[in-house]
Amino acid sequence: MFDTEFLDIPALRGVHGAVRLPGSKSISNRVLLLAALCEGQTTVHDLLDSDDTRVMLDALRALGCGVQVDGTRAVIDGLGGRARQPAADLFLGNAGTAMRPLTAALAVLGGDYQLRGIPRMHERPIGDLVDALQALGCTVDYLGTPGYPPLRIGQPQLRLDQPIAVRGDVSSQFLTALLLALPLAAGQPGAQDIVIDVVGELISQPYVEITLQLLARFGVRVQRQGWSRFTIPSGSHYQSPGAIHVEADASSASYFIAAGALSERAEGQNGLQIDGVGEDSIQGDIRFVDAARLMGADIVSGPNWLRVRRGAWPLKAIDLDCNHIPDAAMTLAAMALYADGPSTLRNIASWRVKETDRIAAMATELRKLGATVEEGADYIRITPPDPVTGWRAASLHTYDDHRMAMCGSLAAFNAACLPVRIEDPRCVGKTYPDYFEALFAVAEASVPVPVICVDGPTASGKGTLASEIAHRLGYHYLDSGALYRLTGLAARQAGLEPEAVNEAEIADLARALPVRFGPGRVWLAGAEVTDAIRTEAAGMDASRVSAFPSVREALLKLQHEFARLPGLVADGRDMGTQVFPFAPLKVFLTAGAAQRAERRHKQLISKGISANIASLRADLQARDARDTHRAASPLKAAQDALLLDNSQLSVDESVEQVLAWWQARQPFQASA
Ligand SMILES: Nc1ncnc2c1ncn2[C@@H]1O[C@H](COP(=O)(O)OP(=O)(O)O)[C@@H](O)[C@H]1O
Ligand SMILES: Nc1ccn([C@H]2C[C@H](O)[C@@H](COP(=O)(O)OP(=O)(O)O)O2)c(=O)n1
Repeated sequence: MFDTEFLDIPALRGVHGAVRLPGSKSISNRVLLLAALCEGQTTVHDLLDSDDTRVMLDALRALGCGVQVDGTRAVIDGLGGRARQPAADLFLGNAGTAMRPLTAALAVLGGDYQLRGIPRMHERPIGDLVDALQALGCTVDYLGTPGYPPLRIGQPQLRLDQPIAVRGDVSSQFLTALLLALPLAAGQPGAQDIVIDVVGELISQPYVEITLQLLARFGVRVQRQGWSRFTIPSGSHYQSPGAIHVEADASSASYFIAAGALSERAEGQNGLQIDGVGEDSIQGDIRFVDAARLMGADIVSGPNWLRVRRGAWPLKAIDLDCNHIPDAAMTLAAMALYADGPSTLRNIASWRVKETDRIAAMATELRKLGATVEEGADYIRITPPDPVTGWRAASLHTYDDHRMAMCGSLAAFNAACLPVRIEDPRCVGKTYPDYFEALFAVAEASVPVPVICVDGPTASGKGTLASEIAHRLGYHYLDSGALYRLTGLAARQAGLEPEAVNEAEIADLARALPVRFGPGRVWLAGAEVTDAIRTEAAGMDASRVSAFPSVREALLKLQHEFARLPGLVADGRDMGTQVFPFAPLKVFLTAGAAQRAERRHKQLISKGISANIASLRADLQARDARDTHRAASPLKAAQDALLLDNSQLSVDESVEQVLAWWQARQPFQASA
């Protein structure tokens, strides 16, 4: 997951290959609650691992439920219709799929519970659900603003003989919450059938359909008359199905369906394969497939998979009632940027009460990209920018809304080849923590992947600076010196002195270096050598093998392979001069020999390696001399490099300076 302040996505040409989607949020949280309420143990497979599911799992633990999670598999010991903890204070983040059903379930069970969330959660209405619960005898009080969380729940005196009325035109989650909670009462001795009447037109019906299907899996068969009356038969009670699989998230699929439809068609490529969900999904958002087809996407489907590629181009503008796909419809708004005229998405009032006011947010951000946008209480109309001259490089605000971030990434497919900046990319953690990683794994850039080069002499702080810049930008990091150190070590292990007579054999070793990198660690032929390559002797060997032209040539391809989306920071001696000559930013880092010897001394001592400053200084000057005067790619500043002497600068000051240089070269307009 990217937890950077922002993530810059270079312009993308297309996506190809295959992507496997994470589990559905809506199904995951419903299944978790049902598994907690039922009798018996349930093993949940392919569970989504995200902020919203973590919040639900924590709440279930707080209620005394046995919960064991191992990656995407969870084993839940059901409470058998009783709360084991009669009192609890539950923090539910911004997860509507936890707040609403837990409120209803706990209100029906009774106890002393407080339910809270982040500030935005306290702005998301819950009054219609609370009204319905109070009317049937539950004790639910507002702890802050009436109509909104936080809430306090007490003991109920249930009256279930009259039909229960609940509004269906603000959020279908209120009805879902009652449908999940009331079977707990239907099983009590003497209970009658429980009837729920929906007041107003029910929005987002497909989500209610998911609820009904999952209730059936847990042994409760609700009868429905149209979408206005639901009856829970007396005697209903929850029974674990034993094991249950969560489908991949159809809403998450929408971003990849869109990306497939936006991809340039290339010879020999057969579009993007999306695994985990197919057109026969029980999730309502799968109907996004139809909407994407209307816009021109070429989509085929099989059991649990979809395959997408560009069909009509430009995409066809649409005028669509999106009530049935409220979440995925946001993706249509992003696709509308590539249409042949204005597109109108209607009946989307629910967008206004989601993670943010999504109509307002979408209008503001799409305008930044160059679109003309009209918004109404329940619709949005998007006129795309001119495909070549109308686009602007924008820094997109994401409002702590995962879908704003994922939709924003689709702006990178613009034909103007402009990058897009996604602010606070971490917000995708709500439903799809690895979204950007998944996108980058299948995406191809339409411009060279950006590279920042940091070259300079030993102990000038290149590694420290380059890895921190990489961390701050979410870029990959190449420590090219490590490759020479690894080559030197591989040569020693093969019994080869780093001498000119062995150059050809050492170059062969370098060409097929069996190396693997992990965060802060490195392996050679399966053995960890993280510390072994850091000794001064290994540095000296590296310096010697690095003077051989055929070794340098052999390592070139490996170094180029590090330039992957979304970008790279590379440190070494010849990053700017030889390896990445077209890099948009090159920094030549220096510091006085005294400072460098002192820094290296401290660094070695802190690792428990004994060292002597005077000999370190002599060594590093000898290494400088060799690296600078060798014939092959000597250490020198590229002509277009910016010089940074950090003798008197702290690490932070150096980092801020380089980031400022980088930012000054970006085309993004300041965020509103
Ligand atoms: N600007 C700086 N000020 C003070 N110490 C620094 C600075 N930059 C790096 N260092 C320290 O110097 C040591 C050597 O830095 P390193 O990044 O390993 O250098 P290089 O990769 O150039 O050999 C590290 O312990 C690091 O913390
Ligand atoms: N791009 C590079 C990187 C390192 N080298 C050589 C020269 C250096 O003395 C050795 C070791 O590099 P490394 O960056 O690990 O060395 P320091 O950490 O700066 O001491 O490799 C090179 O020739 N070209």
